[in-house]
Order: sequence, then C-alpha cells, then structure tokens
Amino acid sequence: MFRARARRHSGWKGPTVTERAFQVDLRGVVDLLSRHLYSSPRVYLRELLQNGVDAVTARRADDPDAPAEIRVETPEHTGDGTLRVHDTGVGLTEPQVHELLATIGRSGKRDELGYARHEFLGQFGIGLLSGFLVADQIEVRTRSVRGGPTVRWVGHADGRYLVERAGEERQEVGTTVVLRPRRDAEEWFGARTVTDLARHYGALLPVRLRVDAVDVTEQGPPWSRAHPTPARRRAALDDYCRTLFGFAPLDAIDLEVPEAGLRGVAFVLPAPANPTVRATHRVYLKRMLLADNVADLLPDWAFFVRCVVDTEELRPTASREALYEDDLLGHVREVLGDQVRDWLVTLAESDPEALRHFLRLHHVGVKALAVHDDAMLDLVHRWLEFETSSGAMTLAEFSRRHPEARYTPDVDEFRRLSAVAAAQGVGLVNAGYVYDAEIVARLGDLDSAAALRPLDPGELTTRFGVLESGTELRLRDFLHTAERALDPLGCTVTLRSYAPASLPALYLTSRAAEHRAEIAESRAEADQLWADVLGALEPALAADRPRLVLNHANPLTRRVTALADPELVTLAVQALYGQALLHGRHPLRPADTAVLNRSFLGLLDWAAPADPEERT
Ligand SMILES: Nc1ncnc2c1ncn2[C@@H]1O[C@H](COP(=O)(O)OP(=O)(O)OP(=O)(O)O)[C@@H](O)[C@H]1O
Repeated sequence: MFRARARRHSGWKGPTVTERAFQVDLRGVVDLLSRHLYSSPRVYLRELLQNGVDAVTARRADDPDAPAEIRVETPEHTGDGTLRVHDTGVGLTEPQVHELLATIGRSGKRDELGYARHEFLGQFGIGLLSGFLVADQIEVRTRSVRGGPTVRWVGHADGRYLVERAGEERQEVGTTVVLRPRRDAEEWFGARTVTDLARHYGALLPVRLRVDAVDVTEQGPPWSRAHPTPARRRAALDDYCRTLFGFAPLDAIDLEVPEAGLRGVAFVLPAPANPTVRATHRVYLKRMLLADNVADLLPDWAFFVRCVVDTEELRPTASREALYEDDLLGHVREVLGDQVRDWLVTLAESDPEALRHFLRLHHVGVKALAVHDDAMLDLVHRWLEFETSSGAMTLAEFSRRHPEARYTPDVDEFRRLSAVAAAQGVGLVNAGYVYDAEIVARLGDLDSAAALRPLDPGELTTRFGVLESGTELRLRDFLHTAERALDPLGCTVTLRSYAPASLPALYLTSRAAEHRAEIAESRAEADQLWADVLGALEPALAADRPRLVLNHANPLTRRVTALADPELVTLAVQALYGQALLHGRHPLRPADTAVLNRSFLGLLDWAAPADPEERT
C-alpha cells in the first residue's frame, strides 16, 4: 500500500502512458476506521487477539500438537510502557511481512480465488490497522514456522514502515505485537481494562488466553460443557444466565442450527418483557465475541427469550460488531424461531403448570404467534386464560360451559355488558386486547365447535322479560313522556324486567345503530355531495336506534314509572339516561352532557325547593 509502481507500454505511439498504483494516506484510513467503522477504540485488543487465534489455527492445521497460547502483557507488566501480545502461531517470513503487513486489504486468510477461508476469524485485511486507534506505532516481531530469522516490522500511523532483521532472535515460533499507547488512549491499556476486554471478547476462545498472570479463557461454551446430571447442567446454565444477563431464567432452551455451525441457549425471561422493545442477543463467531446486542437473530415475536450462541458460518460485517444479513441468517432466524416454538408446544404436554405460568407472563408474544401458527393457536385455545363473564378461563373450557358463547372485541363493551349478558345466560369473552379478535376469528375458521360469535348488544333485549300486559297498559303515559324526553337525543325507550335488579337502566346500541351514529357524524363533517349520499343511507337504518332499556325489576326505576308529574318524569328519565351512559362508559356528546347537567340540577332543584320567603 505504501508503494507506487510505474510501467511503460512499449506499443504506444503518443506521449508516454504510465500505469500507477493507488496512493493511500493512512491517516485518512485510520480516521475512517475510528469514526465510521468501529464503535470504540477498545476493538484494537479484539483484532490483536483475533490475529493471534488465526495464526495458531493456521499452525495447528499442519501440526495439531503445536502449542496454542496467547499471552497479553500490559504496560504494568512489561515495565517499559508498552503492551505486548504474544502468540504461538505460524509466524511470518520476511516476504510475507512485506506482502501482508504493508498492504491494506491484503489478508493471508483468503484462498486462491480470494474468498475468505472458513477456518479463520479475519478476512478483510484491515484489522491490524486498528492498532493505530490507540498507538502511533505498531511493532511486530515474528518468526515463521517455515524457518528463517526473526523479522521486525515497524509501522507508523503516518504511513512509513520498516522491515529489518530483529536484533534478538525469538526462541519460539510465533509473533509478538508491541503497542506503545498514545497519550490520549492510555485508558485502554490499564491492566484491569485489558483483562476485562480480553475476558469480554475471548473467554470462550479455543486457545489459552492469559493477561499478565491471569487466565481468562474458560472451558469452552457453557452449553457444551459436560455435567453429571441434566439438573446440574441446568443449574450451571442458570448461574451463567444470572452472571451474563442478571436474571434467573424461567427455562433454558438448547438451540442448534447445524447448517450455520450454530449452538447456544435461549433463556426465557422470568418477567414480562415489553414486546415493542426488540430483544437482543449475545453472539460469538468462532468462539470470539461478536456483539452482545444482536437484534436480528430471532423472529420479532420471540421477545421473551435472550440468547447466547456461537456460530461458525454466519458472516460478520466489516466492523465485526453485527451479523451480515444474508440467506443463511434468514434461515437461522426461522430455525431458531421453530425451536422456541417447539419448546412451548412440548411444555404444554410435559408441564402444564409451567406453561400456565409462562403464559401469564408472556401472553402477548404467544398471541402474536397464534395469529399465524396453528399449533400456537391450539395452545392458546387450550391453555391461555381469557377474561370472561364467568371469570378467568380458557376458551376451550368456556365454549364447553357456554354453548351460546359470544365475544366482544372491545374491553369497555365487555365491562359494560358482561354482568347483564351473564344474567341472561349469554357467556361473554373479553376479546378486546391486542390479537384477541384475530385469534377468536381464526379459532372459528379452524374448528366450528370452538367458534364464538360476536355479541350484538341489541340482541340482549330479546332475552329481557316483557312486562305483563296490565302493567304495560298502566305505564303507557309514562312511556310516552319518557320517549319524548329522549327523542331529541336520538334514543328510544323500552321498559323490561331483567337481572341484575340492581341496574336501573341500560343504554344499548346495536351494531347497526353504531354504524348509523358514525354516518351521522361523518355527514356533519362531509361536503355537500357526500353528505347527501350518506343522508340517503340513514332512513334505511333509522329503525335501529340506540335505546335506553329501563329495568322494571329495579325498585328505583319502578318508583320513577309511578311519578305523576310529567316534568319530573322527563327529568328522571334524562337522569337515568345520563347515568346509563356514564355507567356503560359510552362517549358523551355535547347534547348528552347538557342533558345530564340539566337533569341533575333540575332534580336538585326539585329536591331542595326555593324558600317561599326568599322568592318575595
Ligand atoms: N499475529 C500474527 N501472526 C501471523 N500473521 C499475522 C498476525 N497478525 C497479522 N498477520 C497477517 O497479516 C495479515 C493482515 O492482518 P489484518 O489483521 O490486517 O487482517 P486480517 O486478519 O487478514 O483480516 P481482518 O481485517 O478481518 O482482521 C493477516 O491476514 C495475516 O496473514
């Protein structure tokens, strides 16, 4: 990268043409790496460890018994202000040093066709440059397994480099990289920081890694370690999860995707997770940490697990801080999703109590799955408890108990009508939460026995008891007055006797009435032509107005029906109308609020008549 070559073409008749090689200003490249590629200068250590591991891998390919060790010495240990990374890898010959260390983008880890070789971590030929994020000079002392003397290469951040025979011969084959911290980067060289970083990136590496005298490598990935019993393995995985993520998992699911050389564990969160926050996972690539915030490893719905995996085949982005989105990653996401799903289905068979506990915590994720997946839908049907007019219960159980079951797609409507519906023998399910209505609809499509019909509130009145004809006749005048009191509000009045008797009146809108109200509202806002079209629709629906169903079984309502003064009847019926709207959490239009106020004040006025003396 630091050389410019020139060549003359002999056949050319015109002015001399010179073919040149690109010049590279190393400072610009380093600036690019530090500002736009790597998230922090700390990656310098990862790149050095990675080169050491690759060199060991290359040596062991020919000599499986060759030593496999990387030793980091911090400035506190070397005593001369430098950090050194020693490896027992293949080393480099002098020609290799010229070729590989002095050319940006040249890597010894590509095959003849230029493809990244699968057994190595590195592939881009830029990693060593990350040393310049924290040092002005990088020194490499190396002795090749192929023979030759120890070679010393020194590269400077301004682009100069030298290659010479080292003053002192290395005893062993391998390489040492020496960095002298730049003033503004000393924080990355403290013994504590370096040890933490080495453990962070390299704890699972297949080579022995030491920082000063401290061993930082563990005995391989926790999910691959041998344990005397499954229970002991589970306890060890729980400990690992606690240390790593800070929670004791509800369960640990083994993950495996052979096509991606992937193995790992999914830990199930023990508390509800926010489904809108994407779960992130810890990913190792050939046992070197890639990142602990990889978001795209699992499908979105699996927000109730956090995973740790190691993969051989997935590809990193150039920063080595994320996974490259390709077909293999898509496949991995699908297979891991299946494995989490299978765990759930198996749990339903093996440990229903654990499944119930899980569902109480993570029902939103499971419902999201059930919208597309039949096995999950079946699981929801059989195991997930819904709010119903008979208390919390599964839809399967509810359909068994209530052959005439209905659901309401709106939580407020459920609250409003569940007691009344139950009293009329109509079981009601609250399907007003996210995904509920889609799930209920899909259940009906799959199995007619599991089908639930939506409740049309209007149909409830058909189940209310009608009054005896004598009573009806006696209350005819009252009903007329009541009708007149509510007519300006677009509401009709009926008198029925129904349970629960504690309810004085019920405001009911049928679906058609709701539709009509919507049309009236849009008509008020629409332009003339559209308003006319909407207006033409209205009479067809006019018969189906919202209604106030006064409850003759309620003692207060009965007393109201017995009032003689028509003015008082009007006030009382309007007050009952307002109370029914409030009780049922119906939206109040300005006209409703005005009637509510007027009736309230009117009743007060009636209850506390003005003092005759005051009047004079
Ligand atoms: N410790 C080492 N021992 C032996 N060879 C090394 C060592 N460090 C670097 N090299 C050689 O120098 C080349 C360039 O290294 P560099 O870290 O810049 O890129 P890379 O490791 O090939 O790819 P990447 O940019 O993905 O890390 C390597 O391909 C390797 O051949």
